[in-house]
Amino acid sequence: MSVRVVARIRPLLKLECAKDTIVEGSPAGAERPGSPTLVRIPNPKNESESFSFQFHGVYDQEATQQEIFEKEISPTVKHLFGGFDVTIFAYGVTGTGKTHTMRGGKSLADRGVIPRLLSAIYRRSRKIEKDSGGETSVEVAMSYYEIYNDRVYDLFEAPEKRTAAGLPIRDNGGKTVVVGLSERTCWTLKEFEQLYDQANVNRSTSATKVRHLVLDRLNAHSSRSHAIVCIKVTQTSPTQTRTSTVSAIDLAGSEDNRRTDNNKDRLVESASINKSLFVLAQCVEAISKKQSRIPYRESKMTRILSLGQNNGLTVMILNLAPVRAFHLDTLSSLNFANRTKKIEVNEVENEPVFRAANGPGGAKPGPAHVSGANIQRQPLRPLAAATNSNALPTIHENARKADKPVKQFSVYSDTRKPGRGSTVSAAGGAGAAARFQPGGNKRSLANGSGPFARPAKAIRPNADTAARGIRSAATAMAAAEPALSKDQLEALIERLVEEKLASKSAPSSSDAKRSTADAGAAAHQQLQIPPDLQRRLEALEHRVDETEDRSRKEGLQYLLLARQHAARGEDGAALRMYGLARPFFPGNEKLAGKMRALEERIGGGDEDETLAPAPVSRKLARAKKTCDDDDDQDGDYEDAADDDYEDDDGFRFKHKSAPRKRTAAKASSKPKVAVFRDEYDAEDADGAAVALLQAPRTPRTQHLLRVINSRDVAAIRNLRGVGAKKAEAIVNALCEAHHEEELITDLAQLGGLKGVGSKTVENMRAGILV
Ligand SMILES: Nc1ncnc2c1ncn2[C@@H]1O[C@H](COP(=O)(O)OP(=O)(O)OP(=O)(O)O)[C@@H](O)[C@H]1O
Repeated sequence: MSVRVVARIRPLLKLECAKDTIVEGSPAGAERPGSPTLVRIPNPKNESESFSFQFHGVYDQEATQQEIFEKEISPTVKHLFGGFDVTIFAYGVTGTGKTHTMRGGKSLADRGVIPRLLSAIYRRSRKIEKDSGGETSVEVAMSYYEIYNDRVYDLFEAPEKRTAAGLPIRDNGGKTVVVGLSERTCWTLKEFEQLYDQANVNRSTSATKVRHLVLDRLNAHSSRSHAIVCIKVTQTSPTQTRTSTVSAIDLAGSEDNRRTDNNKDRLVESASINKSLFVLAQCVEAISKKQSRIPYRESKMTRILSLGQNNGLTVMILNLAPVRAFHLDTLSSLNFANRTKKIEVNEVENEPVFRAANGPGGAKPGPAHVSGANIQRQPLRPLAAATNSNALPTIHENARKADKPVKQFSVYSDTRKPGRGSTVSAAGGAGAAARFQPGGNKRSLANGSGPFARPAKAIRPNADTAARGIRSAATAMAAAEPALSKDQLEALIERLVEEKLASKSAPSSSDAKRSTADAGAAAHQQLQIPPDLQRRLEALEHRVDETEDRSRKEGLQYLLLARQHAARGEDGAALRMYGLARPFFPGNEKLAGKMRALEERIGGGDEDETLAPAPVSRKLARAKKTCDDDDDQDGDYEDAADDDYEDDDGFRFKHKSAPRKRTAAKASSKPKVAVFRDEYDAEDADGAAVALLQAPRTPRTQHLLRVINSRDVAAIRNLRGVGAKKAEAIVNALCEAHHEEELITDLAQLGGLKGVGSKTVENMRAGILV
């Protein structure tokens, strides 16, 4: 089965002119039954000539949200409930309508793919429950995260609660999973919508002036991250449990920085977005050229996306702008999509887990896990190289009709032509490309080992992994990967860590680069995690990321999370993570002692102690000393469960219960941005607004200005007295009044912004926790 690629051309926006329209779509429809679905665009070098690209479906400017959903997404719901994973992603240049397609607007007609998909899932769930007379139940659980600057953040977490390094990802039996990601069960559509809306506020968006887009129009909601919604559907009957997942991905759009007014922050984000999209294009190219190495691992987005493609149905929605201003970008997107549609995916049904037989005639016994270590990564393969031997029903009726190859200009598209007799033609293979094999005829996993299959790695027994640390994992990696010596590998790891650190400490980043993610980093710095510990945490995460030994990696990831939680004073969560790590380090006394200490502390409920300033600083000093003492043992995680744990307890910071100690006036249900000490408290109490606006820049003021200058709606929204609308208004006012390079330098300037005023400034500033 191939990736199904459909193109959607968005309507003209207010400031765009009809005469500038250059992209035309020929959708399928009653008036053109069986005709190819094409997108036409002129050759930029010779406009009398045009290029045509054929896709599995084309939707022109008139297409509605409902039409796209019904034709492209609705058919996948049946397969989701049949046990197949589904991936839907929107791809396109910034401003072409990806978010509109995936999320859409608030009105019923405007709702995008994601809310409609959930609506269909709930409808089908109710039907299954009803038809089975209540014997089968369906549970829908949601997780939602973003990849921002190549770091993964849980969108159910407010930006200021994020750790700077984000969440680690790992491979688990052929699936990429995000470690520590929260999952929420949603019993109704309404529950889902509430969670989804809340989480979207946490997504990294920003106002970006995109010159070429619509004549200096302000795009206040440009997505600066790839957002991934995962919906897990679990069907439980008396005899079996079946789980499958649909992932809906709104990719950030690529943009040409020469044509935007991006400032330094935006350039960093943009570089990260462009890099991940570039890696994605490289992966697609490598697959289509049958290269043995597909660079999935070079970006987190491709690691995550590759898995979706590998294991079920994949639908790509290519979003296009119709106007000339996007000419080259559109061609580039069309070429990318043209290659993507030739990728074949080995679909694998998630097999049910059977319950034990209850007696004669009971259910088939024995587990049939598909998510365990018995699954190998299923490689993507070029479609032309595949033999689609099982001619089975298609999932898309319109695609089945389009089986006649059409002539296609190839200047910008792949030159490789499928051989005669090949199952699917590159240009006209929509029908065969969309063929889908239900469970009984699926390819076996073992057969999935095409030319790009990776050798399966045996998981070592836990006892074997207990005494090994990251350094030995690196050695193992070096041995497994003859191209890299151990030293080279070490050097590579060090370099990556150094680069990360350097980029964090660069002066240019300290002031201006405080966007959503960095608000979390700022909060941590304010929590005074010693730089050495921070460095070790990050180095550990990198090493965990690099190491290939799944078993050890999993244990280390739990350790890492435990240490991050412990560093934030979240003892309960730290204990849970240590508990999860324990099976990977059996018999380790230090780890057991660590857990006992945490249990005692939690059981004792000694909140006062965690708040007491003296022990905190004493512990910090001790921890700092320990860090200094054994700094160069950093990489020696062989004794992960022996030596390095020694320090963990040393880091106790303000406990979550700290707000209880604050006065009622200061207590607020809203999350606080950061913790500061500041000599201007008295002014807050007086409410002396004018004095405040003239006050010199205190750390608190500096922080406020940093948040404002980030122009990050999500971060600004977390300031006291600022709701979503006000945050947007502030960003709009900033963008209207100031060029992107210009920063707000004092409170008076901030108070002078349209719709802000001294009271708002005072309120926002007072809300920064002291
Ligand atoms: N099909 C459509 N119908 C009406 N308006 C649309 C459509 N597609 C996009 N738009 C409008 O175009 C603008 C840009 O769309 P959107 O923000 O979805 O683009 P995007 O590709 O997600 O951009 P970015 O990558 O910067 O986030 C929005 O104002 C949106 O409402």
